[in-house]
Amino acid sequence: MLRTAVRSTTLRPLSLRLTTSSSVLAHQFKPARFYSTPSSSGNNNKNSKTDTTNENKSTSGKEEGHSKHFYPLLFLGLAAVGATYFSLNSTSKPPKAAVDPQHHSVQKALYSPSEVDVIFVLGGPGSGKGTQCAKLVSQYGFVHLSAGDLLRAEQNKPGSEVGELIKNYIKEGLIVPQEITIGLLKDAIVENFNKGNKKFLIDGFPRKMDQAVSFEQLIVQSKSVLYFECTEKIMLDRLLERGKTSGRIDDNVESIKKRFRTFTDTSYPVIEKFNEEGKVIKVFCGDPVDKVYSHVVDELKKRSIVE
Ligand SMILES: Nc1ncnc2c1ncn2[C@@H]1O[C@H](COP(=O)(O)OP(=O)(O)O)[C@@H](O)[C@H]1O
Ligand SMILES: O=c1ccn([C@@H]2O[C@H](COP(=O)(O)OP(=O)(O)O)[C@@H](O)[C@H]2O)c(=O)[nH]1
Repeated sequence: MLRTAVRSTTLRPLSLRLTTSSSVLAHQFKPARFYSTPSSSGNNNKNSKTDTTNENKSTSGKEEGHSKHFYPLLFLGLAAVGATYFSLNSTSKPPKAAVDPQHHSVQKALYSPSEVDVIFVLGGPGSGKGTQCAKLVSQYGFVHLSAGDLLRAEQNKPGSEVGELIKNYIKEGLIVPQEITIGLLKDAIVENFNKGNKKFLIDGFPRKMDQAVSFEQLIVQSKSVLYFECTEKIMLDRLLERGKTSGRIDDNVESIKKRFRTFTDTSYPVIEKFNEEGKVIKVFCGDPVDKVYSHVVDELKKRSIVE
């Protein structure tokens, strides 16, 4: 049964797939946030302390200090030039901002909503997000980016430094740290945008408030949120059935229970936030696939998102 766009704050849960490689992992996120690398500032402070001492000792000490600094400074200079060159060549549309969720308050989004249409497709596990996205792609030419699919592709990439981490999060039904997922999404959006694609269905993301805030500040503001409202019973039955052939490590009762809990506790508040912004289009998931789809299309037409 179709529910119309929901503007009240009374949304209640009846009980949240990407396909490109992610160069961004290598140069933007990994070192700072996932691994505790020793802080370089600590070393710099140590060096400057030593140098101050030398400076106080004698002029020759000062000169010695300068020559000691020459090679490190030269190295840093070359590194900066190299990084700038790499960054300018990594996308054909120069990004307006780097993806750095830690500093997003001072950064501009990569795209404006007039350049790129993003519809988030949300709902509990097994609510039919992927199924409905596939239909919208074939009829309306959206690009479908499934955060879960992108994470699984990264997980299976030989030599991925975050593959094992992703696997553990997925098995436990937990939300993979946003830096990884947003990095994968950014790569996929930029790649598609550069091929002329401007309409995106982002499936299964954002599932946590930090992801929602970072994505909209750093990549682009979403246009709408398609939310598939579902009961846990319907979702459980579907996931167990899907689990017979999906090969997914999380389509089993134990992981499913954890995923339900994560949805209710962590992901649902994100849908409520978008609801308060008047962006949510709620569609009941429990009808047959084609009926659900016709409700989706009706609602998208009403909002002139499709024709
Ligand atoms: N409306 C529906 N009625 C019955 N089964 C469905 C319906 N929508 C999806 N399914 C099936 O339920 C399972 C979960 O759907 P899927 O689209 O993979 O969900 P999600 O992407 O939300 O996890 C799949 O096996 C799919 O074929
Ligand atoms: O933004 C995301 C999307 C997915 N996932 C992980 O990927 C799993 C599977 O998500 P997917 O959307 O593929 O499947 P669903 O649970 O909706 O069936 C989730 O349980 C999470 O562990 C995540 O961490 N962040």
